[in-house]
Amino acid sequence: MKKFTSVQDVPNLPQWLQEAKALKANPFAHKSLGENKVLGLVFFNPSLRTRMSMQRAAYNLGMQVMVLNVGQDSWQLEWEEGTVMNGTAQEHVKEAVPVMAQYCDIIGVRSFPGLKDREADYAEGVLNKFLQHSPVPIISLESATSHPLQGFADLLTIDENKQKAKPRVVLSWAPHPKALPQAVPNAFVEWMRAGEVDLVVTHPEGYELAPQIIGDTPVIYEQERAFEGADFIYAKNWSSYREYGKILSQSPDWTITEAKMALTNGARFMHCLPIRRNVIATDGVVDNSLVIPQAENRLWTAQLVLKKLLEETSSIPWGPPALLL
Ligand SMILES: NCCC[C@H](NC(=O)CCC(=O)O)C(=O)O
Ligand SMILES: NC(=O)OP(=O)(O)O
Repeated sequence: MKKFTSVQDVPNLPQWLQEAKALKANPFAHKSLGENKVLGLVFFNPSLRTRMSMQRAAYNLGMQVMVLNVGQDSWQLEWEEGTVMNGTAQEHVKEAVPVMAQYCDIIGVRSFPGLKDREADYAEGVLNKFLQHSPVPIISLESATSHPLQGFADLLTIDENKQKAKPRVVLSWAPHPKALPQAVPNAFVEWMRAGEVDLVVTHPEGYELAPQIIGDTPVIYEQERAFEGADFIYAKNWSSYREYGKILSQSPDWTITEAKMALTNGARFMHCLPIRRNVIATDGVVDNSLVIPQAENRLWTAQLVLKKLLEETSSIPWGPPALLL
């Protein structure tokens, strides 16, 4: 494995779930694996969990970490080829990424979509430029269209908390005041489809996810009917894919309440966080949920991803690539 940008980068998902649990039981078992290795974390957008869980995961493996908040701590980047750079961007990605790769053994990058141009966002321009220009492995810390570290942690959380071999998992759209990406629901659907769950998606008309993501997953447009028999309710807001980036509804009718949770099979509530209380879900729902153990699992899944990439690269002697000539 030379990158982690999708569930498709995982060769054996059941084995990875077991290995993540093993790290959770014994976090410092591989303390020397990351010795003299550096993880670079590049953020174009805010983060709490991804930033801190990746850092802690790296420390547990003996790595050092450098964090760069692009646009605050560094220069604005230019992405286009052949641009006359007389505007706001001071540095081209063609220099910036290879330079970072000289200082880092693995690079993580977070870049949200613009939500203006569907084709551009789904072409994953930023993530692909990092992949194209980096000689070291790249980890997606949430890209324009996916959040694989979140999907992995969500699947682990369901695996640990399920009461039956194939639980019924419902992804429910919920209201939000801002237009949000489809990255988290896309990743959730992808990881659930790769795992052993019975997945159903519920949302208002117009919020259909991309056809290549949803595949043959059942969609039920009546939220309360979708909740019947559910073992897990996973709430998330996203903006429209069809009317790209638009907010089509802010109806509080879709807020997850204790009354709606009572329609389920004693379902556990999940959300990736950050969550807007009493908009996405009521206080009573959030207070009796899996959101904290779910966030904890961001650490163990991140640690496994780093471990896999370190094992892949451990045969290469340390040194900035340019000095290895
Ligand atoms: N990394 C997890 C979610 C990140 C992002 N949420 C947000 O931007 C929430 C912002 C707000 O609540 O205003 C999203 O939905 O993709
Ligand atoms: N769930 C998640 O990715 O959280 P952050 O945006 O805080 O990293």
